[in-house]
Amino acid sequence: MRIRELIITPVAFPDPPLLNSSGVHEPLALRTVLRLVLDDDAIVGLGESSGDVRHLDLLRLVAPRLVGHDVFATTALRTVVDAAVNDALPAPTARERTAVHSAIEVACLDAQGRLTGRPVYDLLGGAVRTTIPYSAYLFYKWADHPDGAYDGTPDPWGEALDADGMVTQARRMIDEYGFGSLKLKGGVFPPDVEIATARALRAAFPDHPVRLDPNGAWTVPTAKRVAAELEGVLEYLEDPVPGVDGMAEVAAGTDLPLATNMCVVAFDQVPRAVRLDAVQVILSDHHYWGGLRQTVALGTLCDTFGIGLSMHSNSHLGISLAAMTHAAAATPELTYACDTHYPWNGAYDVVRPGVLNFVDGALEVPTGPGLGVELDLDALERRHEDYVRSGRRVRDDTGYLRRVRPDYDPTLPRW
Ligand SMILES: O=C([O-])C(=O)C[C@H](O)[C@@H](O)C(=O)[O-]
Ligand SMILES: [Mg+2]
Repeated sequence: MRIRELIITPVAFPDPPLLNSSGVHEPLALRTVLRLVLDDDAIVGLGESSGDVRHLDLLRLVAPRLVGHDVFATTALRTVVDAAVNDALPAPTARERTAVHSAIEVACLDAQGRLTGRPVYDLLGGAVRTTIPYSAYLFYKWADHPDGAYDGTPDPWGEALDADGMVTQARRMIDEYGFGSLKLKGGVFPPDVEIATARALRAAFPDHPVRLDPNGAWTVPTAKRVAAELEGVLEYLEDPVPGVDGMAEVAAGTDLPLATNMCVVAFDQVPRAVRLDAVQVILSDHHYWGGLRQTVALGTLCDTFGIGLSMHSNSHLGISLAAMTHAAAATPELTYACDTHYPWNGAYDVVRPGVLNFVDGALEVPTGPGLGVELDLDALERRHEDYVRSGRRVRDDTGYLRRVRPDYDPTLPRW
C-alpha cells in the first residue's frame, strides 16, 4: 500500500503560564498534526510532532518525496527523509533529522494498523501491559497570563508559587486524574525553595513517589547538596546539572538515581554516559529518539546497561498521547510512570473524546486499529485557525518572561 500524500497542519492551543528554567509558557502552545493519506484515500495515518517552524519546514521538504513509497517500509523511508532534508538551509542536525523520522514513522504505523486492523502496539511486538501509569506533572505557575488566556477562559488551576500552592495543585491533579506519582518541574526558584516544595509533597502524599526536574539549573556543588538533602525523599532527580560530565560528578556522590532527558537524547550519547555512570534513568521520548520502534529498542539498550527507563513529555495533544501509550505498552523496561502535559492542554484536543481517559492515573491502552484515536476535523480546523491568526511560529518561554522581567537571564546553571 503506497503513500499518496502527507498533509501537514500546524496547530496552536491554549497553554497556562507554567514556569520553568528558561521562562514561562506562552498563551499558546504549538504542534503539528500529520495526516498520511494512502492510495485508496480511505486510510489516513495520524501523527503529531513539534510545532516549531524549523521542524515544519523540514516536514514540508519531505512530504512530496514520500509519495509512491510503501507505507510499511519505515526503515527504508528514513533514507528518503534524509535525502529530502539535505536541501534544507542550514543543514539539519542529527536531532532535527531524527525528529522528522519519528513523526513520519508514527503516521506510517497508524496507517499500517488501520490497514491490518491491528493496534500499533501489535506492530511493535505486542503489549506487555494493558494500562499505562502517568505521573502528575506539577509546575510552579502564575494565576493567569498577564493579558489573560488566549481564549479568555479563566485559568482553573490558580497560582502555585510556593510549597502550599504546589500541594494544592498536586491534590487537584490526584483528585481529578488519580495519579499515583508526582513530577515537580523545578529550576524556577532557589534550590532551598524547591527542596521545601519536594518535602511538602512527600509529606502530603506519602504514597506518591516524587521526582524533581530543574532542567540543569544547578551547579555541581549545589546539585550535590540538594541530592544529599533529598535522598529518601525523591524517586529520582532529573537533570540537576547541564551536561553528562557534571551529571557523572553528582552521581558519584549520591545514592539518588539521576535521570535525564537533556544530556542523553540520542543513541550515540549512551556509550559515554554508561562509561561515566552519569545517569541511572533515561527518559525516552519517541518524538526525538526516532519513533516508537526506537523507543522499544532503547528499552533493550537500557536493560543491557542496567539503566532505568521513564518517559518525557512536552506540551502535546492526544495523537502524541496515544503514541506514547502504545510505545509504553510495548516496552517492557519502561517501568516508571510516564510524564504527560495532557492535563494542562487536553481540553483543546484534536482527537475525538472517549479513548484517552485517565483512571487511577493510568490510561487504558487503546485497542482499536492503529493508534486507536480518531481526528475531530472541526477541532483541527479551529486549532489551525488559531495558529494562523496568532502569528506564533516558535516556542519562546524566555522572550515571554522578559515581557514581565526584562532583565531575566536564562543562562544555566543559575544556582
Ligand atoms: O522533563 C522535561 O525536561 C520537560 O518536560 C521539558 C519541558 O519543556 C518542560 O520544562 C515544560 O513544558 O516547561
Ligand atoms: Mg526533564
